[in-house]
Amino acid sequence: MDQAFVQAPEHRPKAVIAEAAGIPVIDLSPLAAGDQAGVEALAAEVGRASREWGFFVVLRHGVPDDTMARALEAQRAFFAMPAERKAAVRRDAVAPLGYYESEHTKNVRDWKEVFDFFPREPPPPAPAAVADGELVFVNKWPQDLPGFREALEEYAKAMEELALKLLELIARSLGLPPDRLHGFFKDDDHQKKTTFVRLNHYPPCPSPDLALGVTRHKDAGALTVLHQDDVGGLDVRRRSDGEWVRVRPVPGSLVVNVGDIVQVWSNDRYQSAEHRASVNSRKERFSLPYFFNPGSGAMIEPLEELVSDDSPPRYRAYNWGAFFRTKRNSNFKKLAVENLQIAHFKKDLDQAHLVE
Ligand SMILES: O=C(O)CCC(=O)C(=O)O
Ligand SMILES: [Fe+2]
Repeated sequence: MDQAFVQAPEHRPKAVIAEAAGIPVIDLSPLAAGDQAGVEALAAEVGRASREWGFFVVLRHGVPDDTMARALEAQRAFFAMPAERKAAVRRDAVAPLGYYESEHTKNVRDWKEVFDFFPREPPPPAPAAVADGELVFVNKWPQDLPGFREALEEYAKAMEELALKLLELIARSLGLPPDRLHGFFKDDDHQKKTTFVRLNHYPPCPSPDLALGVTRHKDAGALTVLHQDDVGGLDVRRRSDGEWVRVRPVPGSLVVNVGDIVQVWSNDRYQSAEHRASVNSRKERFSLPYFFNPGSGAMIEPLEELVSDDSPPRYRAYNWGAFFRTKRNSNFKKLAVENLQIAHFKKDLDQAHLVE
C-alpha cells in the first residue's frame, strides 16, 4: 500500500472497535403525526443527543423507500464504472465538484473515492472571478449513466426536507422559535448555496489497520444526514471518555450529526463530534452524506439569544463562504499547514475580557 495512506501510529484504528452502545436512536414519526407534545418531546431528545454525543440515529424519517433505493442503486452504478469513465467527471483545482479518488484529510490520503454535487447549482461565476482564482461550483454529471442525475436530485430533495425539520428540532431544543435558523438556509439566491451531497465508496483495503477511509475530522457545516450500508465502519469519538466507538448500521436508519456551525451557534452547548470511516479488507462499503450548509454570505457566531454577560460568546464571527472555500481548497491542495478549524475563531475569554 502507498505510504500516502498510512496514518500516524496514534491515529490508526484499533483491531477491535466497540459498538457505540447508547448512541441515541430517535424515532421521528411524531413529526409526521404533527402533535405538538410529541414534537416537543422529540426536540428534547434531539437536544440531549446533540449535547451528549453530537451524533444520533434516526428512524421513520419520512424519506420514501423508493427514493432511497434509487439513490443507492445510482451510487453503486457510478462507482462500478471503469476508471476512465469516472475520470471524465473528475474534479480539478478550480472546479471542485464531481469525481475524486485522491482526497486528503489532514494531509493523509483517504482510502476512498467520492462523487460530489450541489443539489442547487449556482450559476457560473463571472470570468473576472474565475481569473481571480474563485472556485467554480458546477456539477459534472456523467453523460452515459441513465437516471443517475434524476435519482440523486430526487434524493437531495428528500434530504433537504428532512434537514429543515431537523433544524427546527434543534432550534426548539435551544428554546428558540422553530424557524429561527431558516434564514441562513432559505435563501433563494442560488449563487449562495453551499449544501452538497457526497457519494462515498470505500473499496476493500489490504491494510485496514494502517489506513482510514476518511481520516478523523469534524464536519464544518450545520448538519450532516448520512446513509450508510450494512457493512459498518463509521466511528465516532465518544464524548464521555474520548474512545472511538462504531455506529452500528441499523436497517432503514439515517445517521445525523451536528457540525461545527451548530456548535458555534449554540455557544458550545452542542458538540460537533470527531468521526472517521474505518475500512476493511474483505468488503467494500458505501455511504451517502448530505451536508446541509448555510448560504455563503452567512456570518456564523453564537446566537444572540444564547449569550449573556454570564455566558459570553465563545467564538468570533466568521464568514461561512470564505471558510468553506478555504477548507475545500486545502483538502485538495494537501497544504502542509493545519486545516482551517473553528478553533481558530475561538475566543480566549480571559483576554477578550481585557481587550474588548
Ligand atoms: O462514511 C462514513 O460513514 C463517514 C463519512 C464522513 O464522515 C464524511 O464523508 O464526512
Ligand atoms: Fe464527516
